[in-house]
Amino acid sequence: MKLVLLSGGSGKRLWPLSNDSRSKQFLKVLVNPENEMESMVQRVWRQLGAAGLSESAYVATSKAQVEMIQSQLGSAPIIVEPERRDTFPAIALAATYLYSIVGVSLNEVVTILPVDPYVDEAFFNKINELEQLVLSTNADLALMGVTPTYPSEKYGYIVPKNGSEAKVGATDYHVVDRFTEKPDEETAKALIENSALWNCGVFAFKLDYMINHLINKGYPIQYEEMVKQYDKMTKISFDYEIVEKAEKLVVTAYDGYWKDLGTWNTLTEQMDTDQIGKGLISPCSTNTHLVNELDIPVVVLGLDNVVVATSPDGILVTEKNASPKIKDMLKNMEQRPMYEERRWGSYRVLDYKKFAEGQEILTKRMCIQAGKNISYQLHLKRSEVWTIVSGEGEFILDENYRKVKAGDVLVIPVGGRHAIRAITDLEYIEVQRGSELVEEDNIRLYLEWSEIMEQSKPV
Ligand SMILES: O=P(O)(O)OC[C@H]1O[C@](O)(CO)[C@@H](O)[C@@H]1O
Repeated sequence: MKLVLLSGGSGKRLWPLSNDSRSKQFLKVLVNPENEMESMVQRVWRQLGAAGLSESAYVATSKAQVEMIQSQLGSAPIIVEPERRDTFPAIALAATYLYSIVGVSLNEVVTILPVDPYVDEAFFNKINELEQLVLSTNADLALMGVTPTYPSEKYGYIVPKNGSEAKVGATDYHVVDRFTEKPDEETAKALIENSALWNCGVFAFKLDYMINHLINKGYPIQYEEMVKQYDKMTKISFDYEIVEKAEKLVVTAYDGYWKDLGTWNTLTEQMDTDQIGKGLISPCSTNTHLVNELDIPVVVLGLDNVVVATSPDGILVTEKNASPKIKDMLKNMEQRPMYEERRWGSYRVLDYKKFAEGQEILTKRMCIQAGKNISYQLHLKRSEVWTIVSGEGEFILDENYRKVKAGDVLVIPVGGRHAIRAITDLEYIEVQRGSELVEEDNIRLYLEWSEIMEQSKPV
């Protein structure tokens, strides 16, 4: 069996920690068994490893998230969508990748799951059961549904066919009768009485089912061709294009812990601590959480059922039940990301100023991890002055190589070709000066340090 984890959406529901480049699944707000902070993606990857499944897992995502996944999961294999289109195209691309690049047999089962379910280990054991279910029932698709714990109006429900209960080995399953999307509470209650399950986005199928679907629809089945034609794929969800049209669907129930940590109120319920970052919550505050990513302390006094979240992108103070409304509130607010994690480390914007005559100044703290480097690059619209704050590194400017250390000041003119590699963890303050100070003005010439060194000569 192969697993494909879908890593989608940028999502503003956990703003200001999530932004256009940092989706909720990458926020380090959970705690791992070693007592270190971990993100939802890291938690799932760790759990997959423990269940012996990470060897056969691939992460399907858009270009924008690749560096974040590499930085958080290391060498996890990634299938990159040329552009964001929806879950059917993403899964179709993954199927062609498995078929024509990895050489997976058409008889092998592929299981799709979201990259961020908050679940316990039993969830992954259940995923293992899906393989046998597909193979033994000859169903088009086998689904895993979560046994509901309350009549939620937020989720889709999978409704089983009455009297269709059967068993494969130790796995109980039903034939699926239909789906009901986000019912009202009364309908949800009736559905639950009818043994309906929450749809948690876990689907398993034999690879030939998907490949045949692509052939029938006239889509390519070779990965390279699919990449070329990706912009022509219909933007449609896998649920609409495949699941709801499949002839034989079976579902098995997972009755363990499952939670969607998509909003501040659900996320804070899962946090082991009521405070992350600098600050104080007064003892007279109840059910209140503080998540502070800034370097200054935040004091919360006498507030009940509140989340205070701060980051370089902004500050949120919300009553817990109102927190899901944040996405709507931010609809018309445009702002560049002020913090990003990259394959080489992270940066934070410390200050930004635009002068009347159009000149801009942007100051960043750049943190490069030992052994990593930024690309050999140039900028057309800005010059940069870097002050190395800590650590040691290697620096190249217009092919001239030199070692650098804390205290050195480096001046990079507009158009200057430059790169830096950290020998030890390296931090520098970068002052950019020019017009349009955006990440898009990074013209990358080479990425790998070995290639960059081939260009260099010692000063
Ligand atoms: O192209 P890369 O390797 O991601 O490097 C980009 C980084 O390099 C710089 O241009 C120079 O430090 C930063 O402003 C930017 O974040």
